[in-house]
Amino acid sequence: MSEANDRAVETVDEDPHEGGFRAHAAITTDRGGPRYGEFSEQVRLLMDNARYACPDDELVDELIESLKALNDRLADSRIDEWHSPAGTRIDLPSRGNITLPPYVVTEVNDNGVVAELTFRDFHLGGNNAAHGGHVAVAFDDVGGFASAVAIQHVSRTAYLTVQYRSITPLNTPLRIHAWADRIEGRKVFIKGTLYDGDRLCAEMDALFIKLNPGQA
Ligand SMILES: CCCCCCCC/C=C\CCCCCCCC(=O)SCCNC(=O)CCNC(=O)[C@H](O)C(C)(C)COP(=O)(O)OP(=O)(O)OC[C@H]1O[C@@H](n2cnc3c(N)ncnc32)[C@H](O)[C@@H]1OP(=O)(O)O
Repeated sequence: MSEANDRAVETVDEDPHEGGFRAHAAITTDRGGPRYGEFSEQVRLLMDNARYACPDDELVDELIESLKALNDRLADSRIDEWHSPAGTRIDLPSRGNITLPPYVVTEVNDNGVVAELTFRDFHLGGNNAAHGGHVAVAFDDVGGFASAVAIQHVSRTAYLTVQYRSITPLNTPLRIHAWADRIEGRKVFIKGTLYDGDRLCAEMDALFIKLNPGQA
């Protein structure tokens, strides 16, 4: 962890907090203000550009100074995970969490969660295809979402298997679908698919476990 990142992480504890997760995910639309989505998009663009950039020495020197200044300013506004906009802003792609591939939920119902998801330049695996790990990240999040919808509670991933059926393209709106196949006690068996149009890119088979009160 960098020096800057060691700073300004304070725990805000006015909320009852049981275990590692809270019983209910926070849902907000105002944290970070009306332009937080634009801010997130700029961060994503930074990651996209960094992935493909080949800066010369002079530009690297300049970028390091700019990024240091930027990181110092950002570090001053850090807060604990439960109160940050990232992960709770349901009005933004992937709830404002820039570490996830951006997705926009289009359906939440008895058939699970459907979203339009786009892997960006940042998610490059090789030869213009998405990295398999990022595909798994997408399934984990949308799968966790589907589990939360099915049991109305927080769960953790016990296992998650991905079958990579065909290349997952970058910068292409894809359809991701996750649903509860069956529930046995605390066990929520989640299945999922990722399509580029009619073409199946990947499938998920996962188990999420409903957390007990106080469980991390
Ligand atoms: C309309 C707008 C609404 C907006 C709302 C927005 C809501 C959005 C909501 C949410 C979205 C967020 C989504 C995020 C998702 C991300 C989730 C993650 O990535 S989690 C991090 C990765 N996972 C870990 O780090 C877990 C590490 N492992 C553990 O902590 C434990 O092993 C755990 C909790 C998984 C299970 O431990 P135990 O002690 O609680 O339970 P035991 O007794 O071991 O297992 C319970 C049952 O499950 C089986 N089980 C457990 N693990 C298994 C495994 N790996 N394979 C097969 N069976 C397993 C066991 O055999 C047992 O089965 P038997 O009840 O006996 O039948």
